[in-house]
Amino acid sequence: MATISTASFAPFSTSSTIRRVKRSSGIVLATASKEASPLGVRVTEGEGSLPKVVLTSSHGSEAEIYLFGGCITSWKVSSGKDLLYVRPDAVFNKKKPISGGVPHCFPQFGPGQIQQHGFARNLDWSVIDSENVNENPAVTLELTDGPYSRAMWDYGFQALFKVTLDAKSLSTEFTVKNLDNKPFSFTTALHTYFSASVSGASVKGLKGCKTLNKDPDPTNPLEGEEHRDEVTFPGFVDCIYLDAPNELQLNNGLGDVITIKNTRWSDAVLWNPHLQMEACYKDFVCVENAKIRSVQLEPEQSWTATQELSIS
Ligand SMILES: O=P(O)(O)OC[C@H]1O[C@@H](O)[C@H](O)[C@@H](O)[C@@H]1O
Repeated sequence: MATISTASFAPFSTSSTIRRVKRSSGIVLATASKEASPLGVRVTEGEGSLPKVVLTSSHGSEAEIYLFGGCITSWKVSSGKDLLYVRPDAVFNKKKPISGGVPHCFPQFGPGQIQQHGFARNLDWSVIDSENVNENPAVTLELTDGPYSRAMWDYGFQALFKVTLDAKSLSTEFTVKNLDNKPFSFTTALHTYFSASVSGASVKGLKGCKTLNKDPDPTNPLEGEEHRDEVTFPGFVDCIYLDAPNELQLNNGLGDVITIKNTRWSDAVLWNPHLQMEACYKDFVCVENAKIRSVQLEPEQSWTATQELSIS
């Protein structure tokens, strides 16, 4: 049976982070559950006592999403293998974004007028909906403006992030709505860290794309074009691919080929810090769906982009 359990979440039960949990049709708000891994959607305590949502499917797959940053930190397929990566230096104390999984970059990708990669990865998101359709659990998180965001980006907005777990896929739908009475624009990305063996990892599908290479100077990217069928990570990599196709394939060098499909994430970014992160660079690559050129929204307008990560 599908459950949303908040039992182990009691210290946070009055927090705004869960006040808007909606009990969808067929979903039961459970009391204490002794099951190690009840199927469906539950909220529990994660690292650093931070609340996290756990999606558990009857197919044996599992995903975890921290409300801090609305950050997916784990996607375990039915074999138990986690295809996402959280860096060993990640902290779970809200003092900095969670370094790993699928952090949000919003409302700014990269350096710019506000903090690096924007504030969405530095704020608590709220659970506003959950469902379990055909035994595929899903949760929708919400972020809205508040004093912290207003201080650097003075707009009223709603961001929704729906995460759905299937037997062999993890899908997201990201929507931004302008709730202000003036237009705004933003850039954004899903900064996905994949577990990898960097020397064996490669990405297919980018040949022919225009590139903005942030190596060697991130403030003055070099324009170019990708000529390789398979892009590898032989050293430091920090490159934007404009108008990337809506399907890429990542060979993670660990025996998995992950298909990365999207709608409306028009651009892609590859990143591996190489010796800048000597302790861990060999164990991950970032393949990011992004919107590098601004999305402009008039009042009441919204923008939605989807991403599906899947294995065969
Ligand atoms: O350390 P952060 O802020 O998470 O950013 C990591 C990297 O994120 C990538 O998306 C950028 O292209 C890089 O330039 C940046 O260094």
